[in-house]
Amino acid sequence: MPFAETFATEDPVLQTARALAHELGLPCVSPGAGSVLSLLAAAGRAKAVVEIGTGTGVSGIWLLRGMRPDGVLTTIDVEHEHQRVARRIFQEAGYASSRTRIISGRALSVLPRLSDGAYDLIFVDADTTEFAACTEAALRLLRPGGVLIVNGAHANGRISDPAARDVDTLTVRATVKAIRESEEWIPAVIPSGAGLLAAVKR
Ligand SMILES: C[S@@+](CC[C@H](N)C(=O)[O-])C[C@H]1O[C@@H](n2cnc3c(N)ncnc32)[C@H](O)[C@@H]1O
Repeated sequence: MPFAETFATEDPVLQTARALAHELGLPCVSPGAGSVLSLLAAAGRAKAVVEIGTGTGVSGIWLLRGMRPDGVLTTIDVEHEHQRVARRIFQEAGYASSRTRIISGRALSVLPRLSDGAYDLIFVDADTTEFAACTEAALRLLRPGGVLIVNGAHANGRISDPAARDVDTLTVRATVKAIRESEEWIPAVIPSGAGLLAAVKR
């Protein structure tokens, strides 16, 4: 296992959230990727964060741990069952319910209801086919200097394989290309976990 993954350790609450994700057959961020989420939230003194794809709360806990103590995590998921588990995990981790805004629904239905320029960080970890629409929404929702992070930049190891032409890989490639070529972002790929495409809004 890469050192970046063993460097980041998880406490019992995160271990429980991870075990519950496995039980539900859900992927979740690796410890290394989680530690990057905390780092970026802390570096930007993030107070208002949007997460697309709550899952069982693994990435949410890592984000909350980097955010300001008065910060609010708005987290969106289409599955009530996942969010029921995540709500319990956030409580077990000691976060007051006022620190999380858990919204049920499809990302593309919920994002238009969120305010322009109001967010410090947006983490996208849901449906690959909606990456482009989510990154477009992120440009509207982030303040200048805010950070977008898209999980899965490695496309399960296929991103650099020219023979890989499946829909997911093509979609991730298109998202990476659009962000890299845009004047509106300062991008980097962070190779932790499934690969984090990170970009700061100019
Ligand atoms: C990979 S899991 C999220 C894992 C979580 N970020 C973590 O690391 O702990 C993806 C989640 O996205 C949700 N999801 C899938 N498509 C969605 C959509 N269109 N809108 C909102 N949530 C969606 C799934 O129900 C699932 O809980």
